Amino acid sequence: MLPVSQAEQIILDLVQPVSAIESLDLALATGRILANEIVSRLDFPHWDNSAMDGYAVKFADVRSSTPKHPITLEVVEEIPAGYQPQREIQSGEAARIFTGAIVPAGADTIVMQEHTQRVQKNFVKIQIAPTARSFVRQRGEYACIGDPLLAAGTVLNPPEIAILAATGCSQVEVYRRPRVAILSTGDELVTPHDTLKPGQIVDSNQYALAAFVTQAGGIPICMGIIPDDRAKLTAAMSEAIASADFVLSTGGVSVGDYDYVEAILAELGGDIQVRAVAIKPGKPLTVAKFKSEARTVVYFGLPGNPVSALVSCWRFVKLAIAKFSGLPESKYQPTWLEAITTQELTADGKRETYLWGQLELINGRYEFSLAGGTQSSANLINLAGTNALAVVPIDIYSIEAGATVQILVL
Ligand SMILES: Nc1nc2c(c(=O)[nH]1)N[C@H]1C(S)=C(S)[C@@H](COP(=O)(O)OP(=O)(O)OC[C@H]3O[C@@H](n4cnc5c(N)ncnc54)[C@H](O)[C@@H]3O)O[C@H]1N2
Ligand code: MOO
Ligand SMILES: [Mg+2]
Repeated sequence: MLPVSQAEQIILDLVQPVSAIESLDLALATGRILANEIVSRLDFPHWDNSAMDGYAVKFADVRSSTPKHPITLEVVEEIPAGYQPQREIQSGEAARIFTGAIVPAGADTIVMQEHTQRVQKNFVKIQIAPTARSFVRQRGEYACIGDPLLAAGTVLNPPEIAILAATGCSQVEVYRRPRVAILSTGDELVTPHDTLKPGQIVDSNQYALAAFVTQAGGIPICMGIIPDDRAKLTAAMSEAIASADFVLSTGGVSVGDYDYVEAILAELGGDIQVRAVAIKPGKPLTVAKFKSEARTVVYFGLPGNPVSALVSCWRFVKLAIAKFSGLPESKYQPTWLEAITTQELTADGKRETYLWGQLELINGRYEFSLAGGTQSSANLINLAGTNALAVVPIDIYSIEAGATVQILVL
């Protein structure tokens, strides 16, 4: 059995980042990964503009204003947002201005409306002296033409989408997403639409893995249930390998008489790199590489137990998908943190043990609470609400309540 860290390294080494790019409408690009660096096409802000509703003035005119001795200026123009000022402000003059509007030539300072009093129709009293250049958002203050804004490999979340829109990128080049074939192996499996006959169970893995792949940024290709029939399984595995970047199959990787996956992978020419990992749950993980001139496919033969399959996805497949997708190394590495465990955590000491539960930030410190009920790899019911896995290292049998534990954040 390979140590978990070694299996992780082998898996990451099998994956090459994708180079294929697709061009997308910006409105459809949320969550996608930028393929090229974006540099600013404009100065931000694009004009000197006002940060307040008020008056544009020359600072020198109003520097001595006080409530007792306000300075009175003539209002010579009104400048709403989106309007090109027509006049240059002269000494003794002001322009009425609104937030976002261009600061007129000649003015260098904005006085907020609350510090003024309008008198007659065309005059304003400045009652409190502003500081020089106050409330002027200067052209190029945030970014200038040619400044790098977003690096290749950036995930496009709302802030990045806003930046792309602001700089006029209505089409954006992103890496194509990995295609991930999912197949469930087992004679006992039926779909959720079927009524269970004796011995049958619902193929929950197909749904769980499709949800996982979507969340990880891949495109799930659900290939359904394949019976424990060697010829049928060979055909399905071979079709999956031909049509995807990754294949996730569940079941058939242990030592049972109907566990055919490893043998078929070898028969199909796969280079089997992982056969078993010292992880609980998830020990019989089988990973193979299929490499042709055109492409590389990484095949994950995941254990059939529902929790084992998901833990293998969270611990290994997630990183592989993230690396393929074009994320930089700092972003595809797992997120670890330390937390206080609220209950005792136990393990058999033989394998690195991943216990599922909930991570919460309570009074400024992270606390991990074990899911209620049995920590059994068949018990998918108590997985609900899981957002973290606590790790008990090999040779450790117990971590007492109140102690610090290493947490994998999901
Ligand atoms: N003699 C041994 N037996 C087992 C060992 C071992 O070391 N020696 N390892 C156990 C461990 S650990 C695991 S994990 C499982 C892995 O089993 P397989 O990957 O071969 O999977 P199956 O035998 O096909 O099924 C196991 C279990 O999972 C259920 N299952 C399968 N597919 C699905 C699905 N799509 N949706 C929901 N549930 C599924 C299946 O009914 C079985 O109960 O092997 C142990 N055995
Ligand atoms: O590795 Mo198995 O996944 O312990 O149940
Ligand atoms: Mg089996």
